[in-house]
Parts: sequence; structure tokens; C-alpha cells
Amino acid sequence: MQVFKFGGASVKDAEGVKNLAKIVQGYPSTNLLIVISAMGKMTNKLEELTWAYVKGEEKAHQLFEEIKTYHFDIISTLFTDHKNPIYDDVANTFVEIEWLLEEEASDSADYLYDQIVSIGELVSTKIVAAYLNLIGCFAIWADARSYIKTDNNYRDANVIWDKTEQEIQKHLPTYLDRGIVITQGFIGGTSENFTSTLGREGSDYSAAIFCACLNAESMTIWKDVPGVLNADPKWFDETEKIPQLSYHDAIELTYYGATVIHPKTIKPIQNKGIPLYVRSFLQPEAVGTAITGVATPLPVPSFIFKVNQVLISIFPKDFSFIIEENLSHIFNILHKNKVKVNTMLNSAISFSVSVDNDEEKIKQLITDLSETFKVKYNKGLELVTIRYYNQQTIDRVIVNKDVLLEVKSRHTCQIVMKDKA
Ligand SMILES: Nc1ncnc2c1ncn2[C@@H]1O[C@H](COP(=O)(O)OP(=O)(O)O)[C@@H](O)[C@H]1O
Ligand SMILES: N[C@@H](CC(=O)OP(=O)(O)O)C(=O)O
Repeated sequence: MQVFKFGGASVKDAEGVKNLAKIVQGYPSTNLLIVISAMGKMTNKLEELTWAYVKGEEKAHQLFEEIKTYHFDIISTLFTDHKNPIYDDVANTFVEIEWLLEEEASDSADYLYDQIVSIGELVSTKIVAAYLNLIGCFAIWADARSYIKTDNNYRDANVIWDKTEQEIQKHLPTYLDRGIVITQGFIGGTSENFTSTLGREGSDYSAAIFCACLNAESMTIWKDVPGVLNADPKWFDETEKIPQLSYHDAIELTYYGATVIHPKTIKPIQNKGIPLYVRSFLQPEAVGTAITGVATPLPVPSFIFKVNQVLISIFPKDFSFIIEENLSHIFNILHKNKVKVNTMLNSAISFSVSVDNDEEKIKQLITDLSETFKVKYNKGLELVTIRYYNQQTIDRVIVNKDVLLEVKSRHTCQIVMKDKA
């Protein structure tokens, strides 16, 4: 059996749903599980709705209406017969959130976030499954919350692998024998049957979980790019497609921030030796990128850009040496504040880290660090990571830039820089 994953960009409108259906019709009508994300940018909009609701802001109702209208516009384009059960099915799904929004927000914000934001995936999968059935492709809608079992670390839930494998293997093979199974990315269910989410952009990871638990032959993620490129085309004018990539290089690229694949995706499928194909939903006949266990050196250097970086330099207050004890204390503070280090460098008397500038988190982090250390920071920076670098590639990225930090290993070079004044 195979697993496909379609993200928000592929189902952002009625045309997208039709295109997905056309792609799917080119494959066998059984033994195919399709993981789908929320439509377009609906997760961002549902996040906005959650925060408005939590803060008791009036605009929550307006946002909720916009979310409903967006989905019903797509539904009315796809289903001209207004008696189609999809109208009631989606309306009922929204009613559950309506009830919640009518009450005062007394539960924890992270819990409420998961109950509200998950609606995006529930509704998108209902629409796609109903559309496939309408055009004669037998599709079974499966609720991922019954299969992907997690702890209750809301917004960043951890998968309970043994329970997940058990539930998936117990029920899904029977459905897969009968037709195409449509399920949600990004969401899971706790042991108390509350909805959890796996972290933003987590649908690729969901697909990998289903893939590993079903011992799939392959996984294909359908994107708006021709495959994995040597840089994000949103940043680079000239990019090259990487036809073959090893699991190892894919992990490295996604770890450093190549957002084309969620970083947690590779490990589960690598463990089972399942190939991952990244292909374009805009050119479905093209081959894309194959990610496998074969160690193929990257044909060209790859570039990963991260903007909005803060470079934080930490010094012992007495200007003594940076020693293991200080480092351990610094990492504890980073961990407590849930701040991910994008790159780091230590010298005798200082330790520097580049991190994403999440205003609230960074403010707290600096306050906590300042209790023990002298802290200096510099905002508005860029971090570029070059995998398989050479001097020419470094020279190319630092044109008109001031370099604040450079870290090199054998294959990877990371540079924190800012525009020249
Ligand atoms: N190395 C890369 N190769 C291809 N695309 C990349 C790369 N790095 C970042 N991207 C970006 O990833 C995007 C696709 O991922 P994403 O928008 O998350 O898709 P989806 O919503 O379908 O999961 C592309 O539009 C591209 O801008
Ligand atoms: N909808 C979720 C999960 C996801 O992975 O979406 P996408 O496949 O569109 O990146 C999010 O936006 O975070």
C-alpha cells in the first residue's frame, strides 16, 4: 500500500480539490491512504480565532464566520446538489466549535487551541472524501484521532507509538482493502479522547507515522515545488532540483530549516526503509525527488535561509571562563523557555546562540539568562546554512553583508549576518 500527503496549498480552493482527485484517479482505488492538511491558510486563521477567543475579543465571531464562509464557498462550487450530505456534515462539525466559543474560555489555552485549530483538517478531509465519492472514487473518511494516539502535551503532542501502531494495524487494513482512506494530518487523540496536535506543519509527520505503522511501500508528498530543491525558490532565483537524496541528507536539510519537509518526517520512514517521494501537484507526471537509504552525495551545495534571527551572546558576570557548568545552566534555561538553538559558538569567555525571534519567548529568555550572566543581543539578523559548501558559495551569500558569526563543520557552514550599514 501507498501513503500520499497533500498540504494546504494543494487544496486551497475548489480547483485544488479537483486537481487532487485527478491525481488520485491515476492510482489504484484501494490500498491508498491519503493524509490531508487544512485548506489553504486556514490553520493560521483558526489560530487567530483561538487567540481572539482566549482573550475574549469580539472579533472571534467575525473570524469564525469568515472560516465558515471560506469552506462553504468551496463546497458550493464542488457540490451543485445542495442536498449532498456534505453540507450538513460540515455544518455539524462547525456547530461543535460554535458551542465551545459560546462558553467562557476557562480551559488552558493550549488545550483550547487543539480543540479549535483541528477543525481545519477535519473539515478539509470531509470535503475531499465527499468529492471523491461524488466522482465515483470510493473513499472512506477515517478520524486520525482514533489512530494517532498521543500524550496530552497540547500543541506539541508526543506520539505514543505502541498504541498508535496497534490502533492503525487493527482497523485500517480492512478499510484499505475496500477503498481509498482519507485522513487528517497534524491531529491526534489523547487517551481521554481529547484532540491534540503534533506541532505546526505536522501533516508530513502524520503521513510518516501512518506509513511506518502500515509498513507502506512508499510515501509521496505532493507539493507546489518540483521536488526538494537546493534552496527555497521563495528566496533564490536560480534553484536546482535534487533528484536523489539520502535519508541522512534529508534529515540534515530539514533540521537546519528546509521547510519543504517537516523535520520529524524522515526518521519513522528511515527506520522502516520506506522511500519518500516529493512530487509536484502542479506537474503530477514529473518524477520529483526520491529520498531513500542510498548514500548519494548532493550534486550541488544547498542553501537554507532563516530570517528574523537574534544572536544572543552570554558572558559570565565576572568574565571568568565559559565552563561546562555554565553551559549546562544556559541549556537548562533554553530548554525551560522552549527555545531552539539554530546555531551556536563558544569562546573562552562567551557563548553565542542564534535563535528565532519569537518576541515573548526571547524577552523571558533574556530575563532568565540575565539573572546569572551578562547578556548582549543583536536582532534582525539572517542565518544561512550551506550544506556541502565551498568558498565560492560562502562569498556568494555574504555580498553586502556584515558577518557576525561563522561556524563550519566538514560539510556544513552556518553564517549569521546582517545587511551592511
Ligand atoms: N529546499 C527546498 N526545496 C523545495 N521547496 C522548499 C525548500 N525549502 C523551502 N521550500 C518551500 O517549501 C514549500 C512547500 O512546503 P509547504 O508550503 O509547507 O507545503 P505544504 O503546505 O504542501 O505542506 C515550497 O513552496 C517552498 O517555498
Ligand atoms: N495545517 C497544519 C498542518 C500542516 O502540516 O499543514 P501543511 O501541510 O499545509 O503545511 C499547519 O498549517 O500547520
